[in-house]
Amino acid sequence: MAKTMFEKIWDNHVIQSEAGKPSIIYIDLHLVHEVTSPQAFEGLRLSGRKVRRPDLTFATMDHNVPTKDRFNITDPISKQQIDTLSKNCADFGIKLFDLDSIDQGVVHVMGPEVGLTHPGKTIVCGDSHTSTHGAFGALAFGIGTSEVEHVLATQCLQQSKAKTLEVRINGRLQPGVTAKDLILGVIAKYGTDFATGYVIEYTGEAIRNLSMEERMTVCNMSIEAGARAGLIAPDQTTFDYLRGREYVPQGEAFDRAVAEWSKLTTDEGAVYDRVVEFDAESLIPQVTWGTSPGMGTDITGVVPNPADFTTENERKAAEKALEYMGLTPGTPMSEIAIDYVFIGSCTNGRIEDLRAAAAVAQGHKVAPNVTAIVVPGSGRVKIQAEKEGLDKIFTEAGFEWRDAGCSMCLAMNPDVLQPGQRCASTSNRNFEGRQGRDGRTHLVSPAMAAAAAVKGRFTDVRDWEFKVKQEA
Ligand SMILES: CC(C)[C@H](C(=O)O)[C@@H](O)C(=O)O
Ligand code: SF4
Repeated sequence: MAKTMFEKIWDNHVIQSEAGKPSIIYIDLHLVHEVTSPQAFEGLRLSGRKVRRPDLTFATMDHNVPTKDRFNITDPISKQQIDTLSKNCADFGIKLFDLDSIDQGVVHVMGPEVGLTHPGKTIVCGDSHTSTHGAFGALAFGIGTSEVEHVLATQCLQQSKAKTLEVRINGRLQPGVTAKDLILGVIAKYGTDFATGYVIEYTGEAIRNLSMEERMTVCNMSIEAGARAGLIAPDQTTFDYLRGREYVPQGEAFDRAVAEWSKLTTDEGAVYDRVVEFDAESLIPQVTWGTSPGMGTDITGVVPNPADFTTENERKAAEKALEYMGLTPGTPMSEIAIDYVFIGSCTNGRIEDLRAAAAVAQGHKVAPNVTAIVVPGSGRVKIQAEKEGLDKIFTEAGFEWRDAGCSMCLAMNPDVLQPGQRCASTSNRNFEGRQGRDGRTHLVSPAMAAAAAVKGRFTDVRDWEFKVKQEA
């Protein structure tokens, strides 16, 4: 019978299944960070267990790491979580990409970069944005701390089989319109729960044309559409990205792996439980105006009027969001002034994201009264960016150049907004207080964030006086 990619990966990993009950599946890769793992390791200690497969378990610290003076962690909780992860990794024999490692960084940037993320793997992490790894055709999803303990102890997980949802992206993205705009546009159109209970597979011409970095941006935000995970079929782009990376099979073994990975693609005639379509061609750069990733619109649009929403719930949510965001209906998005710019995170902290932002920033200056920080997603991204001189472009333009970490994506480290401050952010969540108490977050692409830094307000990067990278 014809199968979808999800069904193939699922069937390859089911150890036990009984009608009406969750199945038990095998986990190929377990990524660990400092925030959701301490109690899990403590649980192992209390029950006298070991980690079942330390060789399939890899850790790094990201959420609590200061992006300036990283070895000097003054917050006691952050320090404790980081020290605890180091101790747990040492005690249980787990490879840790520690603060002094070039591979330390946001866990979802590190995994693919070192080549741990492969097509067809099941990958879990105590972190919702584990969906990022689906860009390689891996079934990757976030789990809770008790499940982290379960996977540490058994390398297995209880899971109910999700339904399948094809999100078909037709046409091509126009110059200046990015993968970030694409996923923001999809979520603005279909809502933050349209994929609840499903694993998304992104298909279509626009997806095939994306680089791995761009695919990761799309899959990263699957969770913001409510999905369990997001998948993209592996292809030559995937294999080219993986070849030669440290934890990828080498030589002939790589070619054999490619032959296996190529079989994962959804079969002709396989049926998804649901299909939605989206037109990439007519998409323009997106900016969110509210406090959920679905509350977004075109840069050429205006702040919506709550009265124009169809249901009472939507009206109330929009009213509440606008009050929190300090915005007035009808204000053009391009007239909203900002105080802060954050370029980074597991959504947009990879090398291509920094290149895109630097291309916009080059030869310009950050507007007075705007603080702009650029935070590479990993130590390796940082070194690569420095090799290419991107750090110089940023600092000459007045951006701060930082060390790797989650940074201002969420307020768990010294990078936080002050109450009332408004931020153009390349991250994935604009919830109340996400970047600091009473901080206001607008989600945008790296190019749009850099342009906003220069103008001091949102601006359409397609009008920028530089050549937006034209697709061949
Ligand atoms: C801290 C962690 C559990 C959380 C997540 O699960 O995603 C964080 O990474 C986030 O982005 O909100
Ligand atoms: S960068 Fe942001 S979204 Fe990604 S893991 Fe860190 S806090 Fe979560």
